[in-house]
This record gives sequence, structure tokens and C-alpha cells, in this order.
Amino acid sequence: MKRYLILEDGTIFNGLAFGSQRESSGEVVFTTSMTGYQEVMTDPSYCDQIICFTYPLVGNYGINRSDYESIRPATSGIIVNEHAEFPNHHEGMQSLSSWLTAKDIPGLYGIDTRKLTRKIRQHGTLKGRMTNSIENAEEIIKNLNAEERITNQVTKVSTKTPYHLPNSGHRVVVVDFGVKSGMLRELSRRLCDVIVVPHNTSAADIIRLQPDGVLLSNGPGDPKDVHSAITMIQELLKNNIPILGICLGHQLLALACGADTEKLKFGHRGSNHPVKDLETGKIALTSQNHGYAVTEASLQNSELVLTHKAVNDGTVEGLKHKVKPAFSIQYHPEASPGPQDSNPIFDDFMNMIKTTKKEGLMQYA
Ligand SMILES: NC(=O)CC[C@H](N)C(=O)O
Repeated sequence: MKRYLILEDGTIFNGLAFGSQRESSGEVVFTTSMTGYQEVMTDPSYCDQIICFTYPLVGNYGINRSDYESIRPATSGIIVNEHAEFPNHHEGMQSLSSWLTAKDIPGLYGIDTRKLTRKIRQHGTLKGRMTNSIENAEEIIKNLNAEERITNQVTKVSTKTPYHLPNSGHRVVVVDFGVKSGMLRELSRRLCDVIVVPHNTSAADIIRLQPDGVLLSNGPGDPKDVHSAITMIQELLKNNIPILGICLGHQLLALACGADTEKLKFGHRGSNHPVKDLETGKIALTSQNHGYAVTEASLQNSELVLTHKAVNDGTVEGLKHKVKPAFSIQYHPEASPGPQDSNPIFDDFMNMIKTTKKEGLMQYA
């Protein structure tokens, strides 16, 4: 069956359908990850986005039990050059195509994904619609241009109720803005007693749980949509609760500390983004998925210090608080998918918790 991608600038890509028959719209973004498509598709930060994979063949090892980053994928659709109909891997449970059908996610294949990627790089991310016919293309293009930006995706993907992953170590409250399972896995590996709470939980409710530390998770959309998080974070800082912010969590920590964020032209999505640690001069290859970034110039008026920078475009990748036990990074130390270079970030968080506990700085009232 034919399927089309119609972009807001009027471009139409003709391809073929796989997965769900449903038509859908979203912000069209590209990822340069060469493997790890299951982790990418199930990362809640892709909510309401259509993901174009630049790697030409996707699906060759199928879908398995262990690579989920969330149970309910939130992506609006995927675009590949070619998908493997007959995957081959000992852990593979089903093909990409049958999984997309089961999850009601539309797929488009057989288009020149290099051309689409170049277009996004030149123009910036574009709104698009995956359709099964182009009869109404003009109207669709008009609607795409008239549509407001999608907002408040965090409310769609955050847990509605708190849940507990009991263990014997530090108690870490994870504020779920769309958390990837990889972050929970990394905390559990370090024996943390994890309590995951909804995105709009107040500081008072978090403090009542007597956390040794708080992780502000990744999540979809514009950080400026997540108003309730700002006062929550400011209160936690006042009480000296150790904080690690990752991706959206990093952007929210920045907003709470007086810095600003901006939308990047086409963002960073992939598993090969070099990031420089400004203290050590070392470069790590990192996994990334973000469309917004903290504005470097805005750090002047904030309580934060720049710690990491992207090597490719010089944007802000890491921050730490001048006096409070809090730091944050824009990339993904849990990888999933991607290189493990930054995994010690979770150990840095554990050490910050230990020091703050030893100094008896946390206030729970
Ligand atoms: N992965 C994330 O947390 C992404 C953060 C934010 N939604 C952005 O696109 O920049």
C-alpha cells in the first residue's frame, strides 16, 4: 500500500506503508542511531514526533523483551529507508512491522531518508503528516501550517500514580516527566530505593518521602510547558535535597535557577554526539535526544556553572549549581541505546548524595 509524508513546506515524499494503517501528524525529526531502534521508538521523549532513521536498514534483529524504554510507545510514526521483514536474532520475538501494527504506530518506508534529513537540517524540524492518499494534500499542508505547536506532552506520558521499586540503598525520588526505564535500571543497579512520582508532584509531597536524592527525568516537549516543576525544584534546592537533572530534567533545573532555554534548529538525536567535560577536557560519546537546549548567555544571571559543551555545535550539555548539591546533563548517561561512556554520572550522583548526607545538609521540614 502506498503511503505519503506531507510536510508543512509543501514537500511530499511517496513511499510505502508498514505497521499501523492509521494516519498521523507530528514534528518530523531524525536520529542518527545505527542500532537501538526499539529503545528509540519506546523513549517517551519522542511523544508526538515522527522519527526518521538515517541508518538505511532498520528492524534486522526484530523486537525483543529487554530493549523497552517504556511499555507504551508515544511516537507518532516512524520513517525508514528499508525495514527487515525477516529479522534474525535469538532474542527477537517479532518483526518491526508486526510490532508497529500491534502498537498502532504507522510506518513509512521506501523513501529517500537522506533527502528528508537534509531538508530538516536546512529548514529545521518540520511538522508533517503521514497519509494514505494525497487527494487532500493542499488542505493538509494548509492545516499543518495553521496548527499550533503541540504542547504539554509531559502530561500524556508521565505516570498518573506514584510507584515504588524497593531496595536497600539511598532513597531516590524520580520525578517522571516521561522517564526512560534505563534510568530506573541504573538506580536499581546501585541499590537505590526508588519512588517514581507524577510530573506535577509538589515539593512538600516529595520531601515527605524523605528522599536522599531526586532525579528529574527526561521527557517530551518544551520545558517551558512544565510550569509546576519550577517551584517544586526551587523548594528542593532550598532544602538542600541532592538533585540530578537529565535532559528535560536538566532544562527544568536551568529554568528553576534563573537561566533560559531555546529551541534548536533540528536538535540532537543519535548515539554518537561528542560532549566535552570542561573540567577535565575529556570528550565522551553520548546518546542524545533533544530539541531544546539551555541558552548559554542566560547562565550569567543564574546560579549555575557550565560544565559540559557539545563538540559539534557548542551548545550547553551540562551544568552544576554554584552552592547547592545539584547538577544536570543534557545527554543520556543511561545510554539505551548508545555508548556507556557517561554511565559514571550516576555514580557522581550517588557520591553527591553520600556527601550531602554526611554533612547533614538535607532538610525534611
Ligand atoms: N529527552 C528529553 O528529555 C528531551 C527534552 C526536551 N523535550 C527536548 O526535546 O529538548
